[in-house]
Amino acid sequence: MRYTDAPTADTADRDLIARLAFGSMAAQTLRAAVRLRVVELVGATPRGAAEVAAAAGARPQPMTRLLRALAALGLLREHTPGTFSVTPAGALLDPGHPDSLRSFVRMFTEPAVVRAWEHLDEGVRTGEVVFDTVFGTDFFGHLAQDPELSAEFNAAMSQAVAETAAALPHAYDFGRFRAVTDVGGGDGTLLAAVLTAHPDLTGVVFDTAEGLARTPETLERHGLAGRCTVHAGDFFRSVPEGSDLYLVKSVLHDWTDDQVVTILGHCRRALPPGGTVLIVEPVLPEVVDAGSAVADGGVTYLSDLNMMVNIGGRERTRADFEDVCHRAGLSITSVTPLAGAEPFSLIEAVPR
Ligand SMILES: C[S@@+](CC[C@H](N)C(=O)[O-])C[C@H]1O[C@@H](n2cnc3c(N)ncnc32)[C@H](O)[C@@H]1O
Repeated sequence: MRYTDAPTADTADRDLIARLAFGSMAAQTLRAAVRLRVVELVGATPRGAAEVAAAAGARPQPMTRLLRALAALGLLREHTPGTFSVTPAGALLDPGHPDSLRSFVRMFTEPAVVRAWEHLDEGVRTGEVVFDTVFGTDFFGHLAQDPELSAEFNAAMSQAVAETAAALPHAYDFGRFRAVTDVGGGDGTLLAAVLTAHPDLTGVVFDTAEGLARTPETLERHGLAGRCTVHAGDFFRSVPEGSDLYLVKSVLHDWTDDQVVTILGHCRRALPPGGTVLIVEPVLPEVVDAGSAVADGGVTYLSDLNMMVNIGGRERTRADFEDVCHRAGLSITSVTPLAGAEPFSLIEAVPR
C-alpha cells in the first residue's frame, strides 16, 4: 500500500495510536489501585501521597507516581503537589460504593482474562479458543477449579449487571407472565430486581453450582427466598420446566452458534404454550457505526474479541440472532434497545 497521496496523519491520529497502545498499561494501573486500596485510602478530601503510601504499606515516591497516573486517567484529582482526592469515576473502584465496579476491574485485569490476549493473532489465524491452549482447560472449567476466582467472576458479573437490573424491570411487560427462569442467572441480581418490581411473579435462578454460590444470599437480602428458588444444572443438558418466561442475559455471547442453538433449544422445550424467551444482549449493527451506543468506545467489539480469545463465543447481529433462534425452533418477535443499559437490547422470541 502506498501513502504518498494520502492525507498526512495529524497529532490527534498519533495520540489515538499511542493511547490505544498504552491501553493495557492503563488497565494494570487500575488493577494496582484496586489491589493497594488506593481509592479507599485517598478518600473524598485531599490527602497526602506519603500518608496514603504509609497506610498501604508502600513507598512514598512510587505511590506518588501511581496517584499521579490515576489523576491523569481521571480517577483522582491532584490539588497541591502530592495531595489527592477521588473523582466520581474513581469512587467506583471503592468496594463500599453502591455502584462499585471493583470486582469487575479485578476480573477483567486478571491473568485468567488477560494472558490469552497475548495470542490474539494466533486465535485469529487458527480460529481456536486460545484460552484452552494456554490454560489446558476451558474458561468455566478453570473457574470451577478455583473457588476464589469463581467468586471474583460472580461478583464481577453482579457489578456488571447493575445497570440492566435497574432498567429491565420497567422496560418489559413482565406482568403477563407467572414465573420467570433466569438461565445462567449467576448471583441472582437481575432476577431479584425483576421480582422486586413485580410482586406477583415467582422465579428460578438456573446456573452451575459454582455460579449459584452466592445466589441464596442475594435472594435472602431482597426478601425473595419464599418467591424464588435456585436450581443447579447444565444448560447443555436441560433447562428446568415450570416457567412461562425464560430470561437469558449475557449468556449466549459466551458460546458458539451450535452451542447457542442447544441452549435455546432446551429453553424452547421447557416453554409452555404462550411462553416466551427474552434474550438480553448487545445487537451489533451490520456495519460498525462509530457513533452508536454499541460502538461505545469499542467495548462491545472488544468484548466480542474477548469471547473469541477466552471462551469461544461471539457478539451477534440481528441476523445472527434470527439464525440461532430459527434453528432452535424460535422466531424473534421484537428487538428493542434497553434504554439506560446501552448497548443491551431486549430480543423477544416465541416458538415458531
Ligand atoms: C457471563 S455470565 C452472565 C451471568 C448473568 N446472566 C449476568 O448477566 O450477569 C454467564 C453465566 O452462565 C453460567 N454458566 C456457564 N456455563 C453454564 C452451564 N453449562 N449451565 C448453566 N449455567 C452456566 C455461568 O456460571 C455464569 O453465571
